Order: sequence, then C-alpha cells, then structure tokens
Amino acid sequence: MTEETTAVAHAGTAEAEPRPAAASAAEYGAPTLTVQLKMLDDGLEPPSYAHPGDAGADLRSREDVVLEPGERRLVPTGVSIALPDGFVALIHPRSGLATKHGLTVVNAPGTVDAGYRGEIAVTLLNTDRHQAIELKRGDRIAQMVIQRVEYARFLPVQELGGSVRGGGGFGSTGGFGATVRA
Ligand SMILES: O=c1ccn([C@H]2C[C@H](O)[C@@H](COP(=O)(O)OP(=O)(O)OP(=O)(O)O)O2)c(=O)[nH]1
Repeated sequence: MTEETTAVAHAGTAEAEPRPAAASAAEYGAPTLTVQLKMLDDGLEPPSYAHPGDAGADLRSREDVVLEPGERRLVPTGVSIALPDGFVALIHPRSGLATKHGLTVVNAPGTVDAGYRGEIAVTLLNTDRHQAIELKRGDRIAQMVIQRVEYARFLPVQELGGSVRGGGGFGSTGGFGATVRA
C-alpha cells in the first residue's frame, strides 16, 4: 500500500457534465464525469481508456498470476475509487483475452457500488480446457464501465401493470435451433 496518487473533487454528488449533441473531433471522448481515484500501488498505471470514446477503462493486475485450465482467482488491481452517488462501475472482461485465451470474469459484469472504497478486484476465470494463462503484473486484465443507475423504491402491488410480453420469457419467441447431444 502506498500513497494516494490522484484525487479530484466532488465525491458523493453526481457531477456528470452535459455534452454537446454532436461532439467535435477534439471533444470526442472527453471526460464527462469526475471520479476520485486512489492508487494503492505506486508502480501501477491508473485505469485508462485506450481510445477516445471507449466505454471501458482498462484495469491492471497488481500481481503475476498463472491460471491453470478451469481455474479462477480473485486478482487485485491496486485501484480504489469514490463514485458519485447515482453511478456504478461495472467490471467487464476484455474481448481480446476472452477470444484468444478464454479469459473471462466469473461474475461479469462485476458491480462496484458507489459507496465502495476498498480495492477493486476481479474474479478471473480461465475457461480454456487445455492452456494455462500467464498474466504479468501491470497487464490489462479487465475493463471498468461507469454508468448511471437508479435506486428503486419497491412498491408492493396486487397486480402489475400490463405489457405486451406479459410472462413470456426464456425462449418464448423461439429463433434458435440448438439441440443437446446425448
Ligand atoms: O467484480 C467485483 C465485484 C465487486 N467488487 C467490490 C465492489 C463492490 O461494491 C463490493 C461488493 O460487491 P457485490 O455486492 O457484488 O458482492 P456481494 O457478494 O453481494 O458482497 P456484499 O455482501 O459485500 O455486498 O465488492 C469488486 O471489487 N469487484
């Protein structure tokens, strides 16, 4: 654990800034929200967006990790944040690692609550049945998407409001022909 490296104001309140309907090239991907960030490991790069307009900021592994086929592990990122009230950070897998190596996030998307101040960690799973996955400290292992959320007041009722779908679900509209091999 080391000293705080980055801190910006306004924790606890929603600070999203309105953006123009059509952002110019210079504005595209410009920050729309200020989030306090405390790095817990001086040697690691903070979360970052690979390109302007990317939804996910990459998170890095704080440790060297080897995941054997089928193995899962909670991997620390060295990052803690203070999200404004009304926001959530969702931890998603990275598609390249998923496609090329079968690396995924068990609980995808992981939910980082606005009130959470601990270290963000990622429960990685090697879904490959044959190859181990070797991750080095500093490797980008997952991505963090920050979104607005609603906090519901649950209102008990006897009858729910109607809808076209009604109770249909779990394949009620068809459209797939998968069969299970015996
Ligand atoms: O991928 C994740 C998911 C969660 N968390 C942290 C932030 C989150 O706010 C906290 C609790 O997560 P969650 O609510 O999913 O866990 P739980 O199993 O329901 O635990 P709790 O009883 O502490 O809420 O753990 C992570 O660092 N990474």
